[in-house]
Amino acid sequence: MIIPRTSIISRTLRAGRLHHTTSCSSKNVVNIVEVGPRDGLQNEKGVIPVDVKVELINRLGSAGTRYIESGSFVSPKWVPQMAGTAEVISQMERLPDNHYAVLVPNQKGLDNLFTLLDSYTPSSSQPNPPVNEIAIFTAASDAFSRANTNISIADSLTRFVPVVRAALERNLRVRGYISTVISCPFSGQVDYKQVRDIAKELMDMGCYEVSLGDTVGTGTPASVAEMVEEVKKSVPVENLAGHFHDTFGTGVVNVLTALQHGIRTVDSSVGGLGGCPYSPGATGNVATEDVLYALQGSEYDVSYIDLEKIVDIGWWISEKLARENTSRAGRAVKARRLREAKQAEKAKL
Ligand SMILES: CC(C)(COP(=O)([O-])OP(=O)([O-])OC[C@H]1O[C@@H](n2cnc3c(N)ncnc32)[C@H](O)[C@@H]1OP(=O)([O-])[O-])[C@@H](O)C(=O)NCCC(=O)NCCSC(=O)C[C@@](C)(O)CC(=O)[O-]
Repeated sequence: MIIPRTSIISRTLRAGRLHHTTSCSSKNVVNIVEVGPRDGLQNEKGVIPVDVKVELINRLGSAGTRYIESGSFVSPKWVPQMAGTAEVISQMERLPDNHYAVLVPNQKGLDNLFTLLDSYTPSSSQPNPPVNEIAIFTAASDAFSRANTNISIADSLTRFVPVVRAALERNLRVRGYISTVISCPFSGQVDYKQVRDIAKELMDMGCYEVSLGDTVGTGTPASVAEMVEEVKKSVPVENLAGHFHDTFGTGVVNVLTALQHGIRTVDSSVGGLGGCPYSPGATGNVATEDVLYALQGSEYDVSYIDLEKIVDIGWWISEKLARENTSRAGRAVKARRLREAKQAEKAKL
């Protein structure tokens, strides 16, 4: 595939690129990007009330989550679950040091966001703007790109050039996503060189980070390692993130593999919310609880997020949506709590 070169704009934007500021100084702090309110909820059945979305985001913030993807300015005809994003981000609590992002697929989405930002007036209770970041998205497979956004990969990259430039001019950071980095539900195995070239193109455009999405969740430690090593040939690993769905139960091990290959930013979804509309059987993102549990006591630090509170949120949102909580750590912690409560009752007798 020939990827359009963005030449002058690319070089200008690259020079002024903003970097991830959620990281602490220690090199082994892992940035958890909570995508439940967006990637998770967009795939759940039915329409989710604005107040539930707002409460989800607020609870995640109070559990220590520093980066929350809060919604999408996509067409509500395509993704009805993301309707109401403007209300959600206007009403949610914005913690001063946190990052709040929305997905933007095209200029219309960005214009809608700008209209909201233009009408925002800081107040003592909400001094921060609704969001400080956008995320743009393409795919490593043309078939997936067309199914998701009605456009080829090459055309999507061209379409994003002015979107990224306008966002950066308004001091919004831009994160890039590539879907189907391991396999595509329509066209099968993906060429990792293609992932590498698209990641480079997104960085050249002005993204500060590219999230590598195993949309279908077919990745294994071997395939994830091979893919990440290929992408690292063109993009510094500090600018990469891992985004794994847990369809085959390899979500956590794929996170660990990505970390072992130098990645320090991982996307996850509380309660394992979500799925993939184009891939029957695909499950949600790897659960935030499962990632936090797996990293406890390791060389990787995620202690700034309270696992017990995340478990509570996973159960709360799963009950609200009348869905199964797919986080194994969430289920195990609940079972442990029940056991402990029973023992405490017994001890009282
Ligand atoms: C990109 C489009 C809009 C193209 O869709 P299109 O039909 O080609 O767009 P269009 O430009 O022809 O417009 C069609 C209608 O949509 C409206 N429209 C056009 N743009 C917007 C907008 N931004 N916001 C609101 N409305 C919009 C536009 O005004 C028009 O309205 P009408 O005249 O029919 O009333 C559509 O395909 C779309 O919204 N796709 C989004 C799909 C999506 O959100 N997918 C999920 C996110 S990606 C993902 O989850 C993967 C990721 C990131 O998590 C990583 C991984 O796991 O792989």
